[in-house]
Amino acid sequence: MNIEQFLPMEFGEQDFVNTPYLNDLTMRALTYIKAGFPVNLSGPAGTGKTTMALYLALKVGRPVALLHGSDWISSTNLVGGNFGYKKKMRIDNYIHSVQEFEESLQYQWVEGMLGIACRNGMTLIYDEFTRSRPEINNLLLSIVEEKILSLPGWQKEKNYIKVHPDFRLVFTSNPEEYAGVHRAQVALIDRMINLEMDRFDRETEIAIASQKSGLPEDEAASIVDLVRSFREQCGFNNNVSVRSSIRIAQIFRFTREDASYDEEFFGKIVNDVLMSEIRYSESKSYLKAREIIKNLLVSRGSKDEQEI
Ligand SMILES: Nc1ncnc2c1ncn2[C@@H]1O[C@H](COP(=O)(O)OP(=O)(O)OP(=O)(O)O)[C@@H](O)[C@H]1O
Repeated sequence: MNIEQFLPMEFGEQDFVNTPYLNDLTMRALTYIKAGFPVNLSGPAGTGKTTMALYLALKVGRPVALLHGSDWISSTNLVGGNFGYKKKMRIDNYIHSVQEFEESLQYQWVEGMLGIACRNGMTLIYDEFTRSRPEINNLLLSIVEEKILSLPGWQKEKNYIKVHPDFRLVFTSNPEEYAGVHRAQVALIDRMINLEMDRFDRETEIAIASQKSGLPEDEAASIVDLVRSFREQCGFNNNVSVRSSIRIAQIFRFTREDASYDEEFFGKIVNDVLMSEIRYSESKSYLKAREIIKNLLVSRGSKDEQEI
């Protein structure tokens, strides 16, 4: 793998909705990154961590490498390893009665993403880094502290790479209680600046739902308000994020050209999308959630009647 294989990032300014809430976060994060500190964007699912990380990398302006945390990631994936080998054989038959063989085996060193990013001063986005095993993430400690990436002992030239001064790290992570998320080691957490991302403010959620669905902001606003009321009224731990607003807005945009579309059908869309996000532990939360949706749709219907 070499730097040419890293496509120029398919993410542009137009993909990022910016509002005062997000602009404030961006300014702080960029300040820390440019000062040379790794930043960790942490928070629940659907709070815009990955999108923010992509935008920060875009603003830094260096080539970008995107790595997704996972249990299967090994130090070989990150640093590199020997994959395959070159075999050379020379047969010397100068004297026909004598055959001399010479065979050499040369391993092929293939550098991993972390090695390439460190050597070329790239911005490495390590998305959901706590889904990788903590012992693998220990590789990052010397990069952040001593600015060197240790190589395996058998790597012939040298046993470390000097980290390029423009190399930058942007992490994202979900809360530890999420399935498949490991507790990050304190030594690494201690070397990064953590920015907590929580649910968006109303203005931002409307702007994102509008941009992702193509609906005008006023129509997106009525959907976002319904989702936000549901999220707040549920009261129990729910996973209803901006994704629910985006989905309902996108489906609404898609179906409203269809003659058979009516308010009742919209209610079913809302119910299907919101109830699929409910991580209920017992049935009473589920029933409570259904009741809340029903009441929200009734009040939405009566509001529409008033507006007519
Ligand atoms: N600033 C933004 N501009 C445009 N779209 C955004 C923005 N922030 C988030 N989104 C959209 O909201 C959705 C969730 O965002 P994102 O995937 O970045 O959240 P996340 O916190 O990384 O979620 P997860 O933890 O589940 O990976 C995506 O569809 C994303 O495109």
